[in-house]
Amino acid sequence: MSIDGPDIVIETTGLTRVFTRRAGRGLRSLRRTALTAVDDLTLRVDAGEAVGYIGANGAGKSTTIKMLVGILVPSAGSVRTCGLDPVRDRRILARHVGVVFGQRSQLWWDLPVRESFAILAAIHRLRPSDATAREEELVARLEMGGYLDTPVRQLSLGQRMRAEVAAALLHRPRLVILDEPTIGLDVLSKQRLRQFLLAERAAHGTTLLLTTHDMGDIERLCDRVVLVDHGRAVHDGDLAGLARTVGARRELVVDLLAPSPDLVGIPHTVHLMSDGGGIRQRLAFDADATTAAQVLAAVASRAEVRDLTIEEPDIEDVVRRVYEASGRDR
Ligand SMILES: Nc1ncnc2c1ncn2[C@@H]1O[C@H](COP(=O)(O)OP(=O)(O)OP(=O)(O)O)[C@@H](O)[C@H]1O
Repeated sequence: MSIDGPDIVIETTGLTRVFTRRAGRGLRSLRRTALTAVDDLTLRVDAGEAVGYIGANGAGKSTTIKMLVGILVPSAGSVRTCGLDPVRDRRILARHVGVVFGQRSQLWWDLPVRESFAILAAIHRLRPSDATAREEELVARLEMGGYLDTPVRQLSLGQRMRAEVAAALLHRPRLVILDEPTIGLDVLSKQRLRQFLLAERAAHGTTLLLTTHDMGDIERLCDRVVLVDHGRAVHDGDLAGLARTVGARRELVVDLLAPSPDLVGIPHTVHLMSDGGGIRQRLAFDADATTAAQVLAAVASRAEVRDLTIEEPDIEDVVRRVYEASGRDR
């Protein structure tokens, strides 16, 4: 916060991007159709915020991110990132922003991790002493010491993702944009990455913008969620508010000691499936109306429970319910 008020890291007004595509088949077709991937988006993110930017596939998330960092030119509206015009000032902006695209690497595949870091430090023109100190900090916090000399192509997905995040953060950007950072990671790697991002935010006040399909990422990392649908922001607030809009639904999976009849009729639950003659059963419950403990007590009164897991609402499910609630199901 400055004396002029909060420091604004992202500010878009009426941001719009239209793609035109050849409509007919064949090279000589001149007919074109327009698709509005981002539609009149007005968004403001202040320094230090952590925002989940979510939506179904094709909702316009990547297109927004590309406009925020200057890879794509808006069709209409305005965008400023870290106070800069991303297209005009793209090179200066690169000093302030770190981007991780889960599916695309910014590391050199055949080089050891350490050398990729050295190249990036040179690209960002970091002072050698700064670069070394920062690299050491990141290597320690992300526990990468064991594979710094390994070529990137030999890393496991979890190791590579940590290296990607370190590469994006080497120059201490004010804004970090993460596109599906935990996709495909095992539980432990996800946990590590989330802990690191939390610590980084606490230590440096870094602003985070995160797209993810993983509700756990949002719950643990973000204090605000923006949901986009057909390029428009349809929810901007906290996760609890989003879940309330659609009715939070959690799932309880129980493994029973013996095959049992379907666990139907438990208040505020819906029986979803039974496996192995009823050994494993899945129930959805309305988290606003009951608790996992109450559901479990009702289950335990009918059958002996050997093991259980509680699954958080899947983001796709929440997103789908928002569309249904607003009558705009695709
Ligand atoms: N270069 C392009 N040319 C034409 N259409 C495009 C282009 N890039 C994206 N689109 C279209 O714009 C819409 C939004 O795409 P975008 O990639 O931004 O969505 P997304 O929310 O990031 O989806 P996902 O989660 O699948 O990555 C989609 O219908 C997509 O097909």
